[in-house]
Parts: sequence; structure tokens; C-alpha cells
Amino acid sequence: MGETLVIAKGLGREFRDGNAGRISVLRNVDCEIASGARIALVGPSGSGKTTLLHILGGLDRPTAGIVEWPGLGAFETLRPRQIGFVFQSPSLFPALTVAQNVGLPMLLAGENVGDNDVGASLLQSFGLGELGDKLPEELSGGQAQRIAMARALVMGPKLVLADEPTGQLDSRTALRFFDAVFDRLEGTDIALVVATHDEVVANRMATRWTMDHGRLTTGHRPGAAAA
Ligand SMILES: Nc1ncnc2c1ncn2[C@@H]1O[C@H](COP(=O)(O)OP(=O)(O)OP(=O)(O)O)[C@@H](O)[C@H]1O
Repeated sequence: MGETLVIAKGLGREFRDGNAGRISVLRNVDCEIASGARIALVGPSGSGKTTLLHILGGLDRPTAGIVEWPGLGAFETLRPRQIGFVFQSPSLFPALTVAQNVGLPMLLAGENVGDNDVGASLLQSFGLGELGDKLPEELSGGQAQRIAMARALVMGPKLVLADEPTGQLDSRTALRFFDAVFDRLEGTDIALVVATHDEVVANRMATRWTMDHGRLTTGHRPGAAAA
């Protein structure tokens, strides 16, 4: 077991609904992410997966329970340096080229982007090396998602939280993409949590978390291919 990066206990998240009532989206969720983890987060639409990822990434606050980042330092420095986040919709900036989108976290962190060799090599290993000069409007949805993953990895974070990063790819292409992602992660301690509806992708991860009506069951899959 690696270093504990994130730990959550008794998480609850309520939202107001349209009728001035409240809906409970997360209920008493306990979970922990260790360095090097490969976790698939599965569950039906609306079960609370995105909400959990946002809280684990410090993008949203729980209404009950606690979340802490013992292995990732101060809250203010979590992103983009410690946590790379892939949003369900890839959210690339339309006026920036693919290469500029991938390099954006470095720019925001005050780093010298220069030729951005890391970004270029990420694009290359994801089979997107030819797209650096393209604008987002010229991409397919699946390409945009993979570029968002490259952007999440460019700072060398300790944790990547990815919300349906292959939702617009067929299972075979998604698996090939994850092979490339695992190759990039080989020899690093980077932890990966992927929300997915794709069983083929989920089975590639060592650990499965299952969300059902806001309740989370965590479990290890001893026979899984990835560590
Ligand atoms: N800001 C919000 N205000 C009110 N309700 C919300 C808000 N965000 C999410 N919800 C509700 O919380 C529930 C869980 O949403 P969430 O996006 O976390 O589910 P999900 O499992 O990621 O779904 P999907 O697989 O379709 O992406 C849904 O019923 C959703 O409508």
C-alpha cells in the first residue's frame, strides 16, 4: 500500500432541488486513495460519481463528513500541481491550439512553457502527435477527451481524477488509450481514478468502486491486469 493521498470519511453532499427541498447525492461515503492506485468508479447515471470526484479533487465541498489530502499538501496548491482533473466534458479553450491547451496548466502555474516537450511527448504517446497545431473545433469528441487527459498529466501530478475520459470512444479504442496511459504511468507513483460506464475499461483497473444512489462500495479486484 502506497502513501495515502486522499482520505474521505462519512461524506455527504446535499443539493437544493427546484421545490426548495433537498436531495441527498452522497451518503456516508468512506474512501481512500493511495499512491499508485488504479481505481475504476462505476455506477448508474446520476448515482453520484461526478459529485464524488469533484469533492475528492477539492472542486466542491461536502455538506457532511471530511476530506483530507495528507499526501498532497496544502489545499491551495492541490491543482494543477498535485491533482490533474479530466472533466466529463473536455473543456478545451476554443481559441487555443491543442498544444497550447495541453500546456495551459504550466502557464497558469508560472512555469516556462517553452517548447513544452512533456506536452508534445504526451500527445505523441496518445497517438495525437499530429494534432498540436489544430484548434479544438477541428477535433472529434474522443480526441478532445484524450487531449484533456494529456493536459491533466502535463504537470506530473500525484493524482489524476478522470470523469468519463473515454465516454466518446468505443471500448477497443478506449482500451488502447488506457494502455498508452498506463505506459506513461509506468515507474511513477501517480494514482488514477476513472469514472466510467465502460466495463472493459473498468476491468483494466485493479480496484473497483461502485456507486449506487450515493452509497459507495470499495473493493479490490485481485485478478485485474493493472497494478
Ligand atoms: N449542482 C447541483 N444541483 C442540484 N443537483 C445536482 C447538482 N449536481 C449534481 N446534482 C444531482 O446529483 C445527482 C448525481 O449527479 P452526478 O453527476 O454526480 O452523477 P453521475 O453518477 O456522475 O452521473 P453520470 O454517470 O450521468 O455522469 C444527479 O441526480 C444530479 O442531478
